[in-house]
Amino acid sequence: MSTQTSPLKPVHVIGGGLAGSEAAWQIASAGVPVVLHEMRRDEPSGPVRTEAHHTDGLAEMVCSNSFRSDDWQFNAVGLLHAEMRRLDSLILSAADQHQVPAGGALAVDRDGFSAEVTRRLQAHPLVTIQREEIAGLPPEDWDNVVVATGPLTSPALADAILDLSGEGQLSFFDAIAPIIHLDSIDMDVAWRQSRYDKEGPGGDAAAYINLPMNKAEYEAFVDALIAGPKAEFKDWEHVPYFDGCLPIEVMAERGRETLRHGPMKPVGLTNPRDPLVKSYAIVQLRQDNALGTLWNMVGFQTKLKHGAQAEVFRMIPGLKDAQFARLGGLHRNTFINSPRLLDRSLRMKLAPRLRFAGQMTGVEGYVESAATGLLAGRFAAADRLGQTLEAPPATTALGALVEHVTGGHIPGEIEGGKTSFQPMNINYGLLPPMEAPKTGEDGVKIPLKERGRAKKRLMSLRALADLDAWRQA
Ligand SMILES: Cc1cc2nc3c(=O)[nH]c(=O)nc-3n(C[C@H](O)[C@H](O)[C@H](O)COP(=O)(O)OP(=O)(O)OC[C@H]3O[C@@H](n4cnc5c(N)ncnc54)[C@H](O)[C@@H]3O)c2cc1C
Repeated sequence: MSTQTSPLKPVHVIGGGLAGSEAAWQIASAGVPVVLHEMRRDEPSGPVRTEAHHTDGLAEMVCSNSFRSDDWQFNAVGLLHAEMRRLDSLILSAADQHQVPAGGALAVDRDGFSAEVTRRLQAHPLVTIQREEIAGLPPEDWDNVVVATGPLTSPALADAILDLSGEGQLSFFDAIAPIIHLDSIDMDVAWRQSRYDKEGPGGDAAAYINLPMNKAEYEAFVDALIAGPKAEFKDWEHVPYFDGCLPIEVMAERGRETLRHGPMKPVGLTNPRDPLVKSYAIVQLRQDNALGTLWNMVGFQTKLKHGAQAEVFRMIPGLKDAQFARLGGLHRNTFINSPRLLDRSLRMKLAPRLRFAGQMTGVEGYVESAATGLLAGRFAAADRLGQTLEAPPATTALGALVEHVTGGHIPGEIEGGKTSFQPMNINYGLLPPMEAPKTGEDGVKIPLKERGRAKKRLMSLRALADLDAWRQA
């Protein structure tokens, strides 16, 4: 059967990357015809590509060849792999088939992997692949569309979505501050307080976590920031910095006092353990998700290399053992303000015929992009078949991603008028927390330092059980 002979109208998927390929597969697997529109193609005048893609293969991995940890028990991305395998993921199946040795990680032969995804989609009788750019909003008679055009969405489509959404920015030079797991912050050093004890809309006057520094600590920190290795940008990433969104190390280079008068200003805050001594500088962390498990470093957008970030930021009192849910970065990106724009089935509230998937929704990473593609594909197919499909529960990694992009993040504005919503990799901080177990399944006491690991395993077991229940409902 081809899409032309099916009695059902096709769903249109725009973008044949990690998310779009998975979405198309899920739609076709549900018995619904799908047209996949991918702009990368070879023309007589030369190849058409994005700034980062080198081939016309579907699901091309633009940088690393790794889908990260495959450990479902103790690693959130490994858990996401396990959930996706249970839902017949094309991306995971092709990855498993083209795996290369990489310890506990799922790494692949990128060409073999992309060729496999392309072949499987081309061979599916319900899939039609059209090599063309959709250079604006899709035609009105496309009533069920998945937009999965990724961080390098072509400008014509990005502009059209921008107009439709009425949001201030869509494609921009993205400055990202690191995010830290609450349970890795030393609360014997830190304290909760809002500047001048100012109450927020919810009446909370202690909304921030504060980390104090004395003069010597501040001076050493500024030295380390300036000396730390910085990531280089590709040519196409040379975009001017936003005012009020400068990388922290660029601020430090502008003068040794700049940070003390900027994001690290100590005014309006009193350390309850030492109320008579004024801190020389204070780092503030702001709650990042509704569960309160993740906290972002306010004003700490950075282009320090990842290894250097962990080292330098752990110099901050209270962060000696900090675990980062994500590190900071600066790169060109395209994503929508999903918490405001999307409903729980990833549909645009203003234009419900459009669904979003992949990095555009504000998830980050190959696996997370494919995961939202998997869900968007299932939602789109269910719609076409006249069925209702709820998102998986938030206790699953898949559900937690939907929760993060459509509601879990605490909305707020950061300096420069940008929304504080930032792309996020999957991590256990996005799932509702559980108590760390004190004894194992065998009844034996678990040593204190191993309880965090045991908790992750419990959360993974809960996730897979809840996913199975959702699948069978
Ligand atoms: C430079 C760079 C490096 C990255 N490196 C990594 C990494 O190492 N590991 C990792 O996990 N994540 C990485 N990411 C982040 C992200 O995971 C990947 O970009 C991932 O591919 C996103 O999946 P996606 O499906 O949303 O977008 P993509 O995989 O980029 O797919 C989008 C597709 O849409 C097509 N398209 C765009 N506009 C149109 C249009 N108007 N009409 C038709 N087709 C269109 C594109 O050609 C592309 O094929 C990187 C991102 C960038 C920008």
